[in-house]
Amino acid sequence: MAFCHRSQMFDQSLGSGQSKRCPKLSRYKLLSLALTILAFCVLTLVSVSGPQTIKTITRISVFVNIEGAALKGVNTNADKRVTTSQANHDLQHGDQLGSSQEDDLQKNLPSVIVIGARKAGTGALLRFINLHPWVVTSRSEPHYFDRSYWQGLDWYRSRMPPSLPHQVTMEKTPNYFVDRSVPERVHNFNSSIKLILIVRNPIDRAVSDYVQLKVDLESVVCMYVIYKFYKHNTSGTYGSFEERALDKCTGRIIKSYDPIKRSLYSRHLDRWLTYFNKSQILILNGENLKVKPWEEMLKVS
Ligand SMILES: Nc1ncnc2c1ncn2[C@@H]1O[C@H](COP(=O)(O)OS(=O)(=O)O)[C@@H](OP(=O)(O)O)[C@H]1O
Repeated sequence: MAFCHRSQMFDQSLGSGQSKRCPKLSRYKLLSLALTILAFCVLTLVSVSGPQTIKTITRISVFVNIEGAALKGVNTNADKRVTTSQANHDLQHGDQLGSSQEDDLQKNLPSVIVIGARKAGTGALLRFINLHPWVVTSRSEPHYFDRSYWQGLDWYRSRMPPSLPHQVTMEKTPNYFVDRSVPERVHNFNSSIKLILIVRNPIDRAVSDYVQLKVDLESVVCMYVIYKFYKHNTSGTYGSFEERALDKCTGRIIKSYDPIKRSLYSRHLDRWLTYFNKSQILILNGENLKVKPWEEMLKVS
């Protein structure tokens, strides 16, 4: 009201004398007109391009919010990357291709594998790599060389996303890094394959691994028996990291405890190096991937 009154006085002071209407109402009208025009434009856009427009808008928002940091500072055409990332994503679904391209689609065995390390940022790494239009990545960890080797290569291929002839297929299974039988199997599969290993501070990695194990064991009801088996401490929980990782009597680190064992990078890497040349294994920095992802991505390219 005070606003209306002051505005009317303002009109009168200008000498208009005509304006008896409250300008606040006019603003409302203007605002509603603007909203109507905006709604009309959006509806027109959607009706012209169909549901794809909504999908695209959503993807761009998701990209900007979640993955945008990855492209910060990269000296390439960021807009193009957004578009190609969407195209790549669509390609994996096979819902964006023309019929001629669909004919070219096929599932290929990977020529690059992210072998680990577990809890070192492998998930983020694969998502960043997947933004590249020439790369397709498996959506889940196939665990072929460690758990499903007996299933054979056709099974492995079936776990891969469809790709076009120029695209590189990649998968990640962090457990490969620590499984003793995997390096030889991978070598038999493809001796010139490219491997990516991402590592982080081994203590941080071990703690992250411990937290994952603890959550898994404590949250899954059917694991109750295993949980009981693992339960050594009197507090009735999985126990603290120190309780799990340090010998109670000697205070020494228990190297056989999985989260510790998986952080003994050199031990596992040595096994890989008996089968592969150093130049075939790209080692990335998980800490840096978090703060300057573009630097690690440039190493991949
Ligand atoms: N962008 C980016 N760069 C580097 N690291 C990141 C990134 N985003 C997430 N994280 C951290 O990665 C940890 C999970 O690692 P993984 O994805 O390898 O886990 S898993 O092995 O697939 O379960 C996990 O570590 P903790 O938080 O210490 O558990 C995540 O925080």
